[in-house]
Amino acid sequence: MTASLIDGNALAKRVRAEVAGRTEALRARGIQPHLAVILVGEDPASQVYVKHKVADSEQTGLKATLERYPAAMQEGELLARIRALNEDKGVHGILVQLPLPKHMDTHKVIETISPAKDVDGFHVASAGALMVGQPGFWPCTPYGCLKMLDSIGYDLKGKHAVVIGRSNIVGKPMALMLLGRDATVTICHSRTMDLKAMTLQADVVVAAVGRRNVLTRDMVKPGAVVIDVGMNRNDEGKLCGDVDFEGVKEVAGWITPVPGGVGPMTRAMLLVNTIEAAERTSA
Ligand SMILES: Nc1nc(=O)c2c([nH]1)NC[C@@H]1CN(c3ccc(C(=O)N[C@@H](CCC(=O)O)C(=O)O)cc3)C=[N+]21
Repeated sequence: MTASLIDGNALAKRVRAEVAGRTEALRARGIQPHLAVILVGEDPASQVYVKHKVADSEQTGLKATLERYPAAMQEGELLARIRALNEDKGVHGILVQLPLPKHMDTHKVIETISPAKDVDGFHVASAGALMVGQPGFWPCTPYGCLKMLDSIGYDLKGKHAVVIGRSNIVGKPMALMLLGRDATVTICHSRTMDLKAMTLQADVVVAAVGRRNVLTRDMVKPGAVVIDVGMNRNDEGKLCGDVDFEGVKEVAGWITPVPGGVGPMTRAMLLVNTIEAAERTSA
């Protein structure tokens, strides 16, 4: 058996088209949705990512402004800039690209962003809202994974979902979103005793560890849905996920590729959160 591919690029394109429609409707009412992106320092990967985010935004009619600051910027200056953006009625979403330079307290920076503009969904208030099922902003990566499951019409109710990884931006929120859909959820991590025993029972596996070959074909139940959140480089320097794609695709029912899977969906969900933020200010 060979798994069907869940094409993140194709789905992201559909999501962007939907966002473009909502943007147009807001613009017709005189509101220009606006995302402010802050990049501190010269990390080459971050430079590429933020350029993508700005280009995606402009493609869907959202305004995006990129603010670049030197790595030596003082934390106080950054906090002041965020507070000014919080007050700016013309700005609907604020994204501070991570990682920040080491001399900055990431937690403090994120907590300074107004929860109403926290389109990354990283603020404690956003995490709390997700936990208790209140309106807020969901982190873009797990939100994108959920969209990918929806795109194949997958009904999570009563299914066993195994999340590998317990980070605050992917594993934990992913588990809560799956639970919100009535899945039975197991969270596995580096201290899990017998990962294979867990994944073999899974109807859905989300791999979000940040290490190659965390999930191999012998660990997957035939027909399972496999979502690969990993972003790693292989020995040839090629982008690869956490899943041994070539092996796992022989047993899984559905699988997401890397690249072209969760990555493009993460970017698309940032646009969804931004248009949502703009709509909420005018509801
Ligand atoms: N405040 C903040 N929010 C973030 O969402 C955030 C961040 N900081 N810091 C860095 C990480 C990383 N991240 C990616 C999103 C999409 C792709 C993506 O679209 N990847 C393409 C491939 C890109 C390539 O070829 O390198 C793909 O998987 O097909 C990659 C990486 C968001 N991040």
